[in-house]
Amino acid sequence: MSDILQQGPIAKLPTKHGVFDITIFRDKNLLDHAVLSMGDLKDGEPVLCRIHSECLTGDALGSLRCDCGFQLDAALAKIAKVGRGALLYMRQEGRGIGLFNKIRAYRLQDEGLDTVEANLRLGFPSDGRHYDICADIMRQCGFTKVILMTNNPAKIDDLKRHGIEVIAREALEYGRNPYNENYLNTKESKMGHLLHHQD
Ligand SMILES: Nc1nc2c(ncn2[C@@H]2O[C@H](COP(=O)(O)OP(=O)(O)OP(=O)(O)O)[C@@H](O)[C@H]2O)c(=O)[nH]1
Ligand SMILES: [Zn+2]
Repeated sequence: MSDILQQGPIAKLPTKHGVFDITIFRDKNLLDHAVLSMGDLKDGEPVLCRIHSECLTGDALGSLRCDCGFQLDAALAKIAKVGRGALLYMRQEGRGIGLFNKIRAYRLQDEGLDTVEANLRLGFPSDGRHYDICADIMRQCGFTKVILMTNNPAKIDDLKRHGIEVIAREALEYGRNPYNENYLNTKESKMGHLLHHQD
């Protein structure tokens, strides 16, 4: 049974990178996930794709604690450059624990814990995200083959488990800075992220 309740209409979304199509998928928890796309996604060719987890602080407020805002910008730019692709903006704030709890975790990190330890201290898994709904959204958008822009192998594995063919991974390393250095190193050492310090 799909978690998607409803897909809204497609509208135009002009951005600094170009004009995208935007459509919203409402899930059974009434979370509204956005898909920004360009070009024909239904022609059977692999789609350049980004699954982006919501990060209010990084995406909208310019936080340097993480790399999210930089990755969001870079992914949209890459799709626009090719003229074809999709970005799934998933409402998985704080790796699924929500904004309130993410900032509680930030406070613990200010006191010396790393990003994984902070989640565990609060009684959450280090990463509470699942990608089955992303696979459903992709199918509904008309594609099952992707070139995925990510450094997180868990996303690739989970998508494959849910019937999406990940033809290739494209690294997405942007925005490394003194404020997120430890955070990125912990993602590499404890969460298996494929980071090669390209920035
Ligand atoms: N709980 C928690 N969530 C965080 C923290 N920092 C960033 N996030 C959230 O983590 C999510 C982004 O996940 P990341 O681990 O940065 O990257 P990823 O999506 O797994 O992997 P990429 O595809 O390579 O970007 C967003 O939802 C952020 O809000 C943190 O310290 N604690
Ligand atoms: Zn972030």
